[in-house]
Amino acid sequence: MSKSFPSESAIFHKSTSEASQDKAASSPAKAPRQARGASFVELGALLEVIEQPASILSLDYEILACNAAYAAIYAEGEAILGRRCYQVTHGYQMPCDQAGESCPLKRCQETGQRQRVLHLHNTPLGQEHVDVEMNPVRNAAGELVAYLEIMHLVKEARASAGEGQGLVGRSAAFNQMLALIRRAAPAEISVLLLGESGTGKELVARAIHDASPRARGPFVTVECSGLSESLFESELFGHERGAFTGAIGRKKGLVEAARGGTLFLDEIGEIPLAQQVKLLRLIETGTYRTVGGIEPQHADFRLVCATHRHLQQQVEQGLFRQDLYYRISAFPVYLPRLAERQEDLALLVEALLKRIPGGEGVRMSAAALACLRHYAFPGNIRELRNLLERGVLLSDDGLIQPEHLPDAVREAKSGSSFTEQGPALNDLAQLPLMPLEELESAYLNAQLLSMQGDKRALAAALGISERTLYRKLQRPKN
Ligand SMILES: Nc1ncnc2c1ncn2[C@@H]1O[C@H](COP(=O)(O)OP(=O)(O)OP(=O)(O)O)[C@@H](O)[C@H]1O
Repeated sequence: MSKSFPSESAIFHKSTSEASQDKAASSPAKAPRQARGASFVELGALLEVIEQPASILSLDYEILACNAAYAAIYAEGEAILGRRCYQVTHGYQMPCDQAGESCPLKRCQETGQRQRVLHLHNTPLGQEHVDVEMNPVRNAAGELVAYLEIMHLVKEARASAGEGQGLVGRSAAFNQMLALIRRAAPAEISVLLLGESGTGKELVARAIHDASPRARGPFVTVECSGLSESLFESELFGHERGAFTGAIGRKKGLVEAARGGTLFLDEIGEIPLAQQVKLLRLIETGTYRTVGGIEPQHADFRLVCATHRHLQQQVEQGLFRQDLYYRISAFPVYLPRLAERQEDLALLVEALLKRIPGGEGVRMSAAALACLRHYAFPGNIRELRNLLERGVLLSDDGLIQPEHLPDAVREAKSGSSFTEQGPALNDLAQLPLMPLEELESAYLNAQLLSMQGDKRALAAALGISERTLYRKLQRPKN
C-alpha cells in the first residue's frame, strides 16, 4: 500500500448526502452560506486551524471531515471520508467498545461531556499511543449533532520498538500508568512514583519532565540513598566559602541547579528523619538557605519523587514524616512490575536489543522468549536489559537461544507447571468440547483482541511466524 501523502481531493471528497446539501447551498441567492449551513468540506478547511490531527465524526462513527494532519497519519494515500473512525485508526470492523476498548465517542454520547482516552492507533510508524480527545458538537437547539475528535500524539512512550531511549510499552498496566503521566505532566503537581527497583522510575520521571512546560529547563536527579546526613544539606542547598573545613569555594546546590526545571528525588524513603524536616521546609516555603549562608534563596522547581518502599507503612512506623508524605504524594503513580506486563515482554526485548551496544540485528529465539515468560524478573526491566546484554555477547549467530540465558531463567521454565502461569487446568476443563481448530481460532481471536489487533506482537508472543498466524486466523468458520 502506498504511504504517499494523499491528494487534497482524496482527503476532502464529499459524501453523496453532502453533495446534495452543497448543491442546494451553491447559489448564494437561494441559500446564503452561513456557518450553520457550511458543508463538511468547509469544516475540513476549518479544522486546519487545529495543529493536531482532527476530524468531525457523525453520531454513527462516520468521518465527515478531517484536516491534513489527520490524513497524513491515517489515510496512507486513501480517501477516508465516509469511512468509520474505528476502521481507519484501529483497523477494526466494529466500534472500539465492542472490541474490548473504551470508546471515547460512546462515552461522550453518554455523558454529553468532552472525553479523553488513551488508545493504540495504526500510524505510518506502526502502532502508537494516541491521547484521543472527543468533544460533543451541538446545534442551536443544544442537540448533539456530531463530534470533534482531536488526536494528541503521545511522545512520552512508544508502543513499537523504534528508535530512541524512552519508555516502551503497550500492555494494559503500562497504558494505565502512561495515562496518569499524561495527566500529571503539564501541571506543577508533585508526583510520587511508586515501584520496585528497575521498573523504570527514573525514565518515567524524565518523561514527565519532557512533557511538562519546564522541558527546556534542567532535569536534576538526587540519589537520596547515597546521601549521608552530613552531605544532605550541602549537596541539596550548596554551601558558601568557608562554611566548614574544606569548603574552599562556594558550591552550587542541586536545588539551584534545578532552577526552572524538575528536581527528581530518587529513593526518597531513604532520607533520615532529621533531614526530612529540612526538605519539608523547602517544599512548604519554596525557600532555603545555603550552608553558611544568611539570605534565604528562592527555589523554582517541579518536584518528582520515587520510592520502592511502602511509604505509608513507614509513616505508621514513625520512620517517615506524615506531613512530608502528604506534600510529596499529591499525585501518586504506580509503576507495574515486569511480571505484570507480560504482554510487553516481546516488545521490550526487541526495543532493548536495539539500545544495547552490539544488539542491533540480534534477535531472540521463540524458545528463549518462552523461558523469559516463565521467569518472575525480581529486578524488572533492568534485569531484562542485563540479561540481554549477556545474551548478545554469548550468541555467535545473532540469535539468543535458551543456553545463552542465566540458569535461573532457564530453570524457571523447566520447574514451572502450566497451572502456575497459565489458566488453571480446572478452568480449561470447564470449556465445552469443540473441534481443536475451533478452539484454536477462538483462543487466537481472543488474544488478538487483548493485544489491540497487533498480529505481529501476537505472532512473536506465540513463537510462530506472522504468516502462520494469518493462516490460522483466516481458517473458514463452519
Ligand atoms: N518502559 C520502559 N521501556 C524501555 N526501557 C525501560 C522501561 N522501563 C525501564 N527501562 C530501562 O530499564 C532500566 C531501569 O530503569 P530505571 O533506572 O528508570 O528504573 P528505576 O525504577 O529507577 O530503578 P531503581 O529504583 O533501581 O533506581 C533502564 O535501563 C531503563 O532504560
